[in-house]
Amino acid sequence: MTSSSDTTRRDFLKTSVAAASAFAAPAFVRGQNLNSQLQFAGIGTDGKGYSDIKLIASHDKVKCVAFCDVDLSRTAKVKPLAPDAPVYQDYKAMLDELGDKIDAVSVSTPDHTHAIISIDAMQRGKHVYCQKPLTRTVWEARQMRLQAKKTGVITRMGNQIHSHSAYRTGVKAIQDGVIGKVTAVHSWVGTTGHGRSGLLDRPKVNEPVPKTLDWNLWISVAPMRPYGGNRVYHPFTWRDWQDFGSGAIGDFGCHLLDPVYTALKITGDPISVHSEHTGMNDEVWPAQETIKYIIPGTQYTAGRSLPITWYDGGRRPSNGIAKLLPGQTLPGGGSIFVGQKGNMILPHVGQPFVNIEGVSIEPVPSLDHYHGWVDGCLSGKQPSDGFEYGGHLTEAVQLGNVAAYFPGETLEFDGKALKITNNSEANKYLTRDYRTGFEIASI
Ligand SMILES: NC(=O)C1=CN([C@@H]2O[C@H](COP(=O)(O)OP(=O)(O)OC[C@H]3O[C@@H](n4cnc5c(N)ncnc54)[C@H](OP(=O)(O)O)[C@@H]3O)[C@@H](O)[C@H]2O)C=CC1
Ligand SMILES: O=C1CO[C@H](CO)[C@@H](O)[C@@H]1O
Repeated sequence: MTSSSDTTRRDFLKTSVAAASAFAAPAFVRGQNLNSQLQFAGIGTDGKGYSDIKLIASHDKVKCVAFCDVDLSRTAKVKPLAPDAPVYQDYKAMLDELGDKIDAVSVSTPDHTHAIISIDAMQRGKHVYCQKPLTRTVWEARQMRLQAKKTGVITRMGNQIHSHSAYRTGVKAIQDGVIGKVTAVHSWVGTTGHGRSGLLDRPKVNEPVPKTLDWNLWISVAPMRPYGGNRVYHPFTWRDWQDFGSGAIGDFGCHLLDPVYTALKITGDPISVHSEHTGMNDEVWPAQETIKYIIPGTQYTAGRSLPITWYDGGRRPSNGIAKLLPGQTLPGGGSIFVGQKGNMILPHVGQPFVNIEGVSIEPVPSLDHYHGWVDGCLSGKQPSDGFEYGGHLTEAVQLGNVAAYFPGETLEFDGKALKITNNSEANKYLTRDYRTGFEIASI
């Protein structure tokens, strides 16, 4: 039920957002006028969607007003959170029908659908919490941050460990100068680019689409292909496939590189990117890769540019780079910040340590990532990792995937022009061809 004062407030917000769109007003226009309740709809209700919705809904000022999932069999878990809330298969139908009853949405769907859903929601003035990586392509990441700026809605990328004690502690230590200025960063994860579906190519035999699933909506912006079968593409295994997911760096880059971008306050576009890997075809991502970025330097780096090296699929930096003290070991995933005074090792969601005798780091407490976004929607205060930040980080991550198509080549990137300047063929991988009816309009 919406009270008349709510209606007035929402009408006012509609006008405010329209005005914000027209004049590119700052990001607090909508949020500062909200009353004490946030009417929220969750898009993507199982897998990560379930925990996103549950944790957002645990804020006492959130009311779940609707749920949406392309597979109705996967809505069972969220229903008890709001038994009377309607359930939709098509997010567009939900936004059309419920209109101003929705203030904010979460988008916890496979990567290829993040941009189309989030941009539509932002254009309608909804605050958006969207999972990592923010988008499947570099161009989409740029559109997301431009749209967030234009509409002034409150956004957050779904990388909850941005608010975790371990990463916050690592960020503070770097900014406090514990290892001096940073000369290089090495980040790695054990995850491989494919292997979740057990396939390297499309299956020859296709099972029928389950009755509860709208396969046309699941495919969304990507070229249509047959359903395949359970766990060929859906659910979860889409990560392997170039049309839908983003491989190992797409899956973990926005996690592991988050404290790197945050600590060093990186806001510039990568200058170049170079990938070397174990091979790929037209369908799935490489099993193991090493991606070398050159990023513009900041106040926390020693040089005017900074090399960042990414490793996945079992690759990791050498002991010569790590220079660990006796008794220290490299974690399964994490980052080494190489500094002028020594190295800081930041395990993936583990407390950082340094290889400087006698130096230890005081932990910083965690914050509630989900409630932080809700509080931002209610107060108008944009959290630190909105789409401006997440868009930059995701552009870098997905640029690594562009480089995978040209192994051994250094691609030079002009961020302002959104263009690779020394390989014209590579530019086509910055974006994709959108299926008719699922286009995303450029801002
Ligand atoms: N921050 C973190 O720690 C984590 C983040 N993630 C991120 O969360 C997102 C979802 O991943 P995951 O949960 O594993 O994926 P799933 O394949 O399990 O999809 C999540 C849910 O979204 C539904 N869905 C798919 N497409 C649509 C659509 N167009 N509209 C509405 N619902 C849809 C799925 O239905 P169906 O079953 O039919 O596909 C499923 O219920 C990804 O971006 C992933 O990177 C994932 C895990 C952890
Ligand atoms: O943190 C995470 C845990 O693993 C998942 C599956 O690889 C990731 O998608 C996710 O981001």
